[in-house]
Amino acid sequence: MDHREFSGMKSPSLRLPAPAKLNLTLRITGRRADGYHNLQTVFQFVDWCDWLEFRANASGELALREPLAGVPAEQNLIIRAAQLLKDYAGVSAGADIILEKNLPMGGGLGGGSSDAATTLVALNRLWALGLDRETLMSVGLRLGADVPIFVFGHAAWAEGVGERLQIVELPEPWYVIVVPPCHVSTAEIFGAPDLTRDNEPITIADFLAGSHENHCLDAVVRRYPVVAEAMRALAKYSPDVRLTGTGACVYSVHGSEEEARASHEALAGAWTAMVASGRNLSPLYEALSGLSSCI
Ligand SMILES: C[C@](O)(CO)[C@H](O)COP(=O)(O)OP(=O)(O)OC[C@H]1O[C@@H](n2ccc(N)nc2=O)[C@H](O)[C@@H]1O
Ligand SMILES: Nc1ncnc2c1ncn2[C@@H]1O[C@H](COP(=O)(O)OP(=O)(O)OP(=O)(O)O)[C@@H](O)[C@H]1O
Repeated sequence: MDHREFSGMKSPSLRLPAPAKLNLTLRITGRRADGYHNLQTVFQFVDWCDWLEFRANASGELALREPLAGVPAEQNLIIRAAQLLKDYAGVSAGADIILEKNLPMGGGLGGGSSDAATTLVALNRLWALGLDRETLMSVGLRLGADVPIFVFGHAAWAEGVGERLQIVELPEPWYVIVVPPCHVSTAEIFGAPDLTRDNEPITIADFLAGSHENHCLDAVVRRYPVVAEAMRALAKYSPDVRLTGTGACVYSVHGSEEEARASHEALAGAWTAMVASGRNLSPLYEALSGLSSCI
């Protein structure tokens, strides 16, 4: 922690990452009465991250610097997460937050959800609330189905709407992630009339044996053909190419950094792409483990 002067008092600041996730498979097994879908998915983190810096203040204000174009601060998941935690725990302090946004929005990488989760974890420390991880996960679920996994912080098999999590230890491959030039709305895909919603459930063992389907894929490429184009481009360099979440990002799986970098170089002229390494432990908790105490 870095101690600086703020509002006349010594206020500690905390700079933490908000990593992207990949869905290594995404199965839709039913639709609930509230319109949400029951899923089976596997989450793994990568070392491609937004970065957030937090400092508590005594004024009670929640302020965000470097706001996102097109997203009013009160709708930003960072401010929404901070406000929710403040209300939940009855906190009088506020926070000044600086966002370094690196992850594409609407990419299926969960960037907004990850920002929200990092905010909950960081402010729980800075405001000295002492809430446990499970409580933060349930607070986070009120912001979105993808928030709990980022608070959970370990690669997991997920069921329910994505909040019932079971740790899995997976290989940590290298990925090439392509960001196609389109934004896919998660609500549009889950609302698509042509989405198959009653797929058979599988087991974790089926996934580990190679079942990697994403049941959103057909609905996504029908609406965004450029996503299929990106997959074809990646398929020239890897036999294993997948869609994350409801897209738009697609990725290829590689056994070595060298292979991933060579594929990236071959693609880079035509596509926006990133090389990233798979992480079972979230970079958020990797960073926190270097600090004095952890939630
Ligand atoms: C596609 C995934 O990214 C896979 O990890 C997530 O399921 C989406 O999580 P998210 O973006 O946090 O989703 P939310 O913000 O909670 O919901 C966005 C919209 O997606 C739909 N939605 C989301 C999750 C889910 N299990 N079933 C749904 O039907 C709902 O229509 C909702 O209005
Ligand atoms: N801090 C934030 N970062 C990104 N998007 C945000 C943020 N706060 C609010 N949003 C809104 O949420 C929308 C979805 O953003 P996000 O980057 O999480 O999409 P995504 O990666 O497709 O998410 P998911 O995989 O969870 O569906 C954005 O288009 C934006 O309007």
